[in-house]
Order: sequence, then structure tokens, then C-alpha cells
Amino acid sequence: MQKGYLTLQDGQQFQGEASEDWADPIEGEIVFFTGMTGYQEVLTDPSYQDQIVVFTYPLIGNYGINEDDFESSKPQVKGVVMLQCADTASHYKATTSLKKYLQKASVPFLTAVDTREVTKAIRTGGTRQAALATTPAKPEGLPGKKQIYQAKGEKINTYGQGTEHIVLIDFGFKHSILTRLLEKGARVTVVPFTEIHAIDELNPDGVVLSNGPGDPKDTAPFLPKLKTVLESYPTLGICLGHQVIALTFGGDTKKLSFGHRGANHPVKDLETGRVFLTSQNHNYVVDEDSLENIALHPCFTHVNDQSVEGLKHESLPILSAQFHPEAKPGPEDALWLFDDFFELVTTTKGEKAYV
Ligand SMILES: NC(=O)CC[C@H](N)C(=O)O
Repeated sequence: MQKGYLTLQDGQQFQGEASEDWADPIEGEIVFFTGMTGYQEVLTDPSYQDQIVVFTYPLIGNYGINEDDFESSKPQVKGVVMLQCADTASHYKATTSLKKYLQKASVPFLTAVDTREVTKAIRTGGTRQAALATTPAKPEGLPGKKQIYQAKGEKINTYGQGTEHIVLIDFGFKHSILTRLLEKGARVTVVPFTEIHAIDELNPDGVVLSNGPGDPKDTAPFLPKLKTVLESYPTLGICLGHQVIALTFGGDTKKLSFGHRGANHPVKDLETGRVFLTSQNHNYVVDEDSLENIALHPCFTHVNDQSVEGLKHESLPILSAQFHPEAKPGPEDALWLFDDFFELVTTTKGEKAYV
């Protein structure tokens, strides 16, 4: 068993055991996820691209990896830090163990790390650059700078046969968003955000802006076209998609110190006062002060830190959520957001009033 080291940008170091057949140091932005389960969805969610994920739950991997819970075709994380990782996959659906899955995909991981201490360090000093290596090594890169999703070369694809035609703009979408839209009976065309100019030819009944990695402000070159899309079709924005909607209408985003990543984040609906639990994974939030003189208004807020969790447009059929209504991993308490969106789609269908 070879030793492994996690070193944070400020020099704090944590020792553990390194995964086999791995020698090259890696660097990434270190973040922590607090859910007890859901590691497969986390590892394959493109929003985690280039990040090193620390799982705060002490035992990870006990139900293995299955064929149903992939959010994309491969692990997207740069590295993984755990206290204990199960060698055996104890679930009837498991097709491989977590360790074998990560090793096969050449994703380095550390075990036997005091993940509680690492999490405290991230909570105190914030999300930042870190290195994983088999010898003590300080990260060289700049803290937290990631690129938005590299969608180059990806094609426009249509799924399902439904009557409502939804265009899902892909900033690095989770498969479960597509699945939820198909479950609602939609026909869904996935369009890489770099191909957003093609949207009008597709004549959609509604548009969904997906989640995705990186700083939402890096989408700036696409915002002028996005504005015409938002003014033309009922739209639902999820996570990065929500942040991008705010930016399009002149709002601003800011970075949280250590983000929200877990499966039990309480969110309040400002209209009804109702609180529901949500699945979350983000570093950035919409800056509430930036919304004062624009046509978007907060409709949901985070109960723990009062950050903006959702927006509604005052006259256009636009709805957005910072949390993940599709869940995966996490509670399905907010699935109704898709119903609200489809209501916007069906009530405005055929109306050319704002087209
Ligand atoms: N899940 C997401 O879409 C994340 C959005 C953005 N990359 C953030 O970290 O805030």
C-alpha cells in the first residue's frame, strides 16, 4: 500500500493511502459533498469536472457502481478523497466496485484520510486548489479557475417522441435532467451551448438551460443570443442555467466560500413559505443585490445562508432553480418544478405573443 498526500493551496497537508497504479500528481479545486449516498451520480456529474471531491460520509462504495445511476458516460472528477472505500459491492444491481471503476478510468483516489479535518479546513479557508500525490506536493495552479464545459465536437441529438418539443441547452447536462423531461412526455433535443444559434430552426415549445461546471461568467460570449432565446421561449434554468439567466438580464453572480454540495439542502418557497429539501452542487450564486432593478425576482431562498435559490421573470415565462429539481442524488421533493415548467410550456404553446 503506497502512501498518498492531499495538499491544499495554503500548504495544509493530509496523509492517506493512495490508489494502486498511480504515481502522477494531479491538481484540482477541492470541494466536499455531504450526502450519505449518491457517489456514482456525483462522480459522473459534469458539473464536478476538474474538481477533487471529498466525501464527508465515512464509508463510500458499499453498494458499488450500477448501470442506472450514471449522470454522464464517464467519471468527471479529477480525484476522490475518502475515509473508507468498500472493496466489495453489496448490491444486486452492482456491476463493479467503486475502486475498480475509478481505477479503470484512471481517476486517482486517497483513502484513510481524516475527511472530517479536510472538510473543516475547506469550511474555514474556502474552496481552493489542491494536489493529490504519492509524495508531498504543493499545487502550482491558480485557485479555483476552471473552464466551462468543453462541448466541442458534440452533436445536436433528439430523444423521445413526445408532443412537447424541449430544447435542452447543454452546458454539461446531467442525464437525469433529460430523463425527467422524457418522463414528462417531451421530445428533447440536446443542443451544445456552442450551437445555440441553431435553436430557432428547431422550433421548440420550451427551453431548458442545463447545469454545468465552471464560472457562469465564462458564458459571456453566448449571452446576447441567449437573451433572444429567453425572450422567445418558455425557459427553465437549472443550476448553471439559473445563474446564466440572471447574467443575461443584467444580474450578477458571486462565488460562495465553500459552496453547497449535498442531498439535504433546505430551500424555502417565498410565495408559500413552504420548505423542501434539495440536492445541490454549486460554488456560485446569484447576487441578490444585483436583482434590484431588473425584471427577475427571487422565488426561492436557501434556509441556511439566505442565498438566492430560484428566480421568476416578472412578465416572461421564465423559471429557474439553483438546486437540482431532478434530484439524483438526493430527495425528489422538488420534482414539481418540472410540472410548473410544463404548465408554462403548454399554456403558451401556439401563442406567438412574445415570439
Ligand atoms: N451544478 C451546476 O450547474 C454548478 C454551476 C456552477 N458551475 C457552480 O459551481 O456554481
